[in-house]
Amino acid sequence: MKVGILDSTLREGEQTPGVVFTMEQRVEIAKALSDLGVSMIEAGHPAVSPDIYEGIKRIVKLKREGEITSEILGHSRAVKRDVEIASELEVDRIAIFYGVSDIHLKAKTKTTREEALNVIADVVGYAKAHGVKVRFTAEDATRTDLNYLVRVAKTARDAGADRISIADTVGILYPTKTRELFSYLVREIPGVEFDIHAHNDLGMAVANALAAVEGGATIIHATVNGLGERVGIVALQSVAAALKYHFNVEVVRLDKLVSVSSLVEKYSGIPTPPNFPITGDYAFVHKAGVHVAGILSDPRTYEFMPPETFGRSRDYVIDKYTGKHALKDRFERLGVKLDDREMEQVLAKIKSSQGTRYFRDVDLLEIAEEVTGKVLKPRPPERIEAVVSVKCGSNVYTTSVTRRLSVIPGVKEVMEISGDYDIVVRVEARDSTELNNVIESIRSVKGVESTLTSLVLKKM
Ligand SMILES: CC(=O)SCCNC(=O)CCNC(=O)[C@H](O)C(C)(C)COP(=O)(O)OP(=O)(O)OC[C@H]1O[C@@H](n2cnc3c(N)ncnc32)[C@H](O)[C@@H]1OP(=O)(O)O
Ligand SMILES: O=C(O)CCC(=O)C(=O)O
Ligand SMILES: [Mg+2]
Repeated sequence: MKVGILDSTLREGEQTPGVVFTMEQRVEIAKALSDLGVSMIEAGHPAVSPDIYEGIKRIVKLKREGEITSEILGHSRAVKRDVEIASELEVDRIAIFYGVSDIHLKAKTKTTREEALNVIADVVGYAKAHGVKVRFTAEDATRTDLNYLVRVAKTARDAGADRISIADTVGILYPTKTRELFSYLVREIPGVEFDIHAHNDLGMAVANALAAVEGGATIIHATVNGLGERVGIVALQSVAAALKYHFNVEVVRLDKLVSVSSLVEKYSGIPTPPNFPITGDYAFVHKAGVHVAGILSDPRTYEFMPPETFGRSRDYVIDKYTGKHALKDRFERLGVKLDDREMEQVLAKIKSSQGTRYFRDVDLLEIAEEVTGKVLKPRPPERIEAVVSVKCGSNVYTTSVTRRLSVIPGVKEVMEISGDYDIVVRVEARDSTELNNVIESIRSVKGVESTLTSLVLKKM
């Protein structure tokens, strides 16, 4: 199957309300995307502002120097001045868009269908004459009369475009229709390849992208974390995982998705929810007793792919949904032996506690002490204890970071504080390797900017 990713985080992604990348951030994101292995980077619309222009210039320079390998695109209206600005930058390809539905023709460009065909032919031909590859985007293609859409695409092709982007600009497609549409266009319009640009207004962008590929599209537009106008477009991490699962195609380095997602979360200031596919904190964290019992026996019971594929690891939380298998496993990991009756009593206490979101290890040990009457604390003397001060990035909701930190195995207490740091975390580990792992987990939590770790030497 021939399919690649065009990442539009720097163009569509920056159209998310509140998102503005600095020039340095643009370049860093572009490098990260290239390292990830995306085929194309839509680096921005250079006519929009001087900093976008400058950012693209730097990205093109890195491409020339071999530091970036993806094809670099500049976005452009079907306006000759926009094309000139993009071609000055010597991008690999100019992506020229024009709204072709009757709604767009009437309300925006105030052109008839025939006039629009002339504009498209003229501007695509103009760009081509600058010696650059051209993609034409039929904006609002999915609300465009199909016969007219075919004429539009043929016009762009005949004027020199070798790719046509079919934009579901308001996100109204569904998979069956998408597959049919692409199959039809591929059949009717030889000599070009097709992109799918799917918005997520109905939550079907990823499904539509896959259906488009089945219909013959060869490039999927995506953004990291699904950023974009309104509710955004195809999320890169979701579509990459779906392509791997369904078609066994690796369009990007799956093990690098988490770091790219964190980078874009940091620079965009848009927090990714913990239940986001693949890169969200909870993507591989289980809860219900039946599920945890299942994964302890065979992780495939509740995981579509192993978390290690994405450089992640599995975990589970303990609360009133917990069953005996999970609890037994957790106490075993804590090095505490309880008989069946004690385990049942601990479980009963967990079940009857109201409103407790998570039972941390320290809470479980306390309950076990109550039940057994034995002193289970302090933990084995060789344990290392440390205090990690955490600074959050600007635009980050501290409590969301606190919540994420509190479920990391090894984290015993989390406190929000005032002063130079935002959060203090008390950590316990068996040895320095485990401590290092816990600190790494803390540092990789989205929103954490820096940490300062102090080892506890003595406690009174
Ligand atoms: C669906 C998508 O996301 S497509 C990508 C959209 N991208 C952007 O809008 C990039 C950010 N935009 C901007 O910075 C500005 O809108 C600019 C620089 C592009 C244009 O700014 P302005 O000239 O001030 O115009 P404004 O944005 O108010 O209106 C858009 C103008 O572009 C025209 N236009 C809109 N789309 C197109 C197009 N694809 N091709 C040609 N002209 C177009 C409109 O008809 C309108 O023209 P008018 O000035 O003659 O009325
Ligand atoms: O240029 C494209 O492919 C898509 C333009 C766009 O963002 C849209 O129509 O939603
Ligand atoms: Mg769009």
